[in-house]
Amino acid sequence: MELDVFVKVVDVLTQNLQVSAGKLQIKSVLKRSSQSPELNVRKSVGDLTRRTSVCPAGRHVTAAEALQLGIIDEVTDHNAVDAAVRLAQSVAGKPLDARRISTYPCPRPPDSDVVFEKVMQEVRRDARGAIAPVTCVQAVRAAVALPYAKGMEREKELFATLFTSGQARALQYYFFAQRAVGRWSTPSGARWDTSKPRPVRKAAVIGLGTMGRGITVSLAQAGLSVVAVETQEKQLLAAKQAVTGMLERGAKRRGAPLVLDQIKYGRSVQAAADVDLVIEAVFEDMALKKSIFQQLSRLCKPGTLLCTNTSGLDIDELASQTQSPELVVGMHFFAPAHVMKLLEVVHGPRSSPEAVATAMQLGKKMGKVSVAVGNCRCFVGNRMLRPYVMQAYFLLEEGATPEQVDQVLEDFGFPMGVFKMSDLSGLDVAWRMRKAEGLVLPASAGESARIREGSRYSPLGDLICEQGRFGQKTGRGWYQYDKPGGRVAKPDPWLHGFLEEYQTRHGLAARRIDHQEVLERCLYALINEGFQILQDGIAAGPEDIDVIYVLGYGWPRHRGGPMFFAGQVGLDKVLQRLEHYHQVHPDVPALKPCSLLRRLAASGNPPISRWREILQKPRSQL
Ligand SMILES: CCCCCCCCCCCCC/C=C/C(=O)SCCNC(=O)CCNC(=O)[C@H](O)C(C)(C)COP(=O)(O)OP(=O)(O)OC[C@H]1O[C@@H](n2cnc3c(N)ncnc32)[C@H](O)[C@@H]1OP(=O)(O)O
Repeated sequence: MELDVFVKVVDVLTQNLQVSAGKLQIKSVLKRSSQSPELNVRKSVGDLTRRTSVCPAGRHVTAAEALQLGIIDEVTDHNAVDAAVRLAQSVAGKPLDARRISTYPCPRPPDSDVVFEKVMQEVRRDARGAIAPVTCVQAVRAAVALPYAKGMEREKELFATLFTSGQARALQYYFFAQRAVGRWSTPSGARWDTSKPRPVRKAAVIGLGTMGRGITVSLAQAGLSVVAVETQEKQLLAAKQAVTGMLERGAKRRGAPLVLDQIKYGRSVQAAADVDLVIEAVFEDMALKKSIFQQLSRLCKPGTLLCTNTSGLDIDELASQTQSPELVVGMHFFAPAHVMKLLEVVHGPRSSPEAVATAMQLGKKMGKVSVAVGNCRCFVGNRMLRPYVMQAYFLLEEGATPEQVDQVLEDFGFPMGVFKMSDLSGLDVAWRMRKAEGLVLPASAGESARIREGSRYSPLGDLICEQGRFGQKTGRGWYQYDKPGGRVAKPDPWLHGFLEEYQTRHGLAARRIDHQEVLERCLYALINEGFQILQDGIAAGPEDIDVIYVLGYGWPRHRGGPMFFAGQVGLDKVLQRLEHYHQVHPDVPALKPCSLLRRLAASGNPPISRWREILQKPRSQL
């Protein structure tokens, strides 16, 4: 059992006595508080806000805080069962009524309604459409307002509503999906239970841009010695400052020691000569990455794993630059890299089982959930992002604004809409990719500006980048920010004017686009690509895709992930809407329903647990 989820809650005799192992994080403390929000309030209503912050958010509390909150009776550094037995014996035969939660006084302060309204507003905002946190507050409120028995009745009703909701099914599915991705396998036969990871004690990060900085922080926080390399002096100084800030804030927040000394900074890749593993995180430029892999292959000690944080370039092409292609894998992090919990581990056709296992285990050590994926352009997450982003650009061409599109996606439950998210990750990343693919044409392209190989293309992202607008990092992108590196996105009148001018230039008539169309076109295009990825065998199953989207892009967990969501909407409905949009936009191949979606819809919307089986069946049997 993992230490941070370990808690010994022993209900002895009266269900009131609990003993907790000391110094351990108590996760399942909510066993008690969520089942009985009564407890949260009956001991004291003075700190309603603090108590309700534990229950709706599922916030983990330490043993010490749980003791302070009255959730547990005792904290022990010794054997929790022994301590529980001792505690039980000490009260055996004595009257316990005074200890029963139901007998605790529950004063109702005059301002409790105001407090609850405020808490409810905050919880609603943070819940992003999840119903459980809001219901928790309702239950706590009932506990304060009603006598104990009635409060319990109300809580039961609320619980029953939650229990039978689609959101409960989505959350249960997601819980198991996250565990399932740990049991990875690759088409070449490597498996989680037969592949042995190598120990990694010292790692290097090459390139200290936005991603390299976050990766350095995550490695250091995981206890590794890190060599952080940046060839540009100015960039190195800025990176050092940023990394230090992130580590300081992290240490403060987690109450953990500051690990600045674990990082050595350098300006040459030579500094990586004696490390066990390298993560390259330079610009998205194949030629540059190739030259770095050639250098690393020559200078690193034998057996060093060479990893790349590319957003979507060919892992095998990079592996071919090295003397040991079996030691090359992708370790693809998500922005902000020290925060987002996802790691895509990309196995090339030549990656050894040991290399994959090592990257998977290192991700876990860094506090990430590692998902093994196959090598293709943009892998899984970003490959699905392409049609999603492209639809968003098309919507702008047709008359929507970045704010409108983002609002719809945020109402759906994303922490950031597609434009804010693009500004965060850097618009130049995808621009470089599109340039390398030959998609970026000169401004003089005229009519062909909006067509590539017979299909509709929007150059909007390219035009924005040509203005030097790379998002948060330059202080301008789809939004404006108060300074380069600023984070508060504000609508930008320049951008609105630019969109109008673009529409005029291309003879596009702006129209009113409703909420449903924005949502369906963005999400169904993304989901359709997910089916294609499954069909191509790039992801082993729908769970992998769902975990990638929840942890890498903030897809709302209570909606299970894009593939689960498609099943919940109904595959036939998703198919029918895609057919509709493809009919309206026949020049957009991403809207043409994937054949796997057709097969699944034709087999009667089977539960997601059966998709793998259907995927593996030869078509003739269907
Ligand atoms: C053919 C053409 C097609 C066109 C396009 C093609 C595209 C295809 C390829 C694309 C390639 C692009 C590569 C992209 C890679 C990515 O990584 S995509 C980005 C994925 N990330 C997300 O989607 C993030 C979504 N957002 C969130 O999850 C949250 O908003 C948040 C960022 C985690 C913040 O949440 P919040 O609860 O507000 O957090 P806080 O508690 O306030 O802060 C936690 C830490 O996060 C830092 N932080 C917060 N906001 C930002 C921000 N805007 N930018 C950077 N960092 C942020 C914050 O500072 C905290 O960190 P510390 O300060 O260090 O403690």
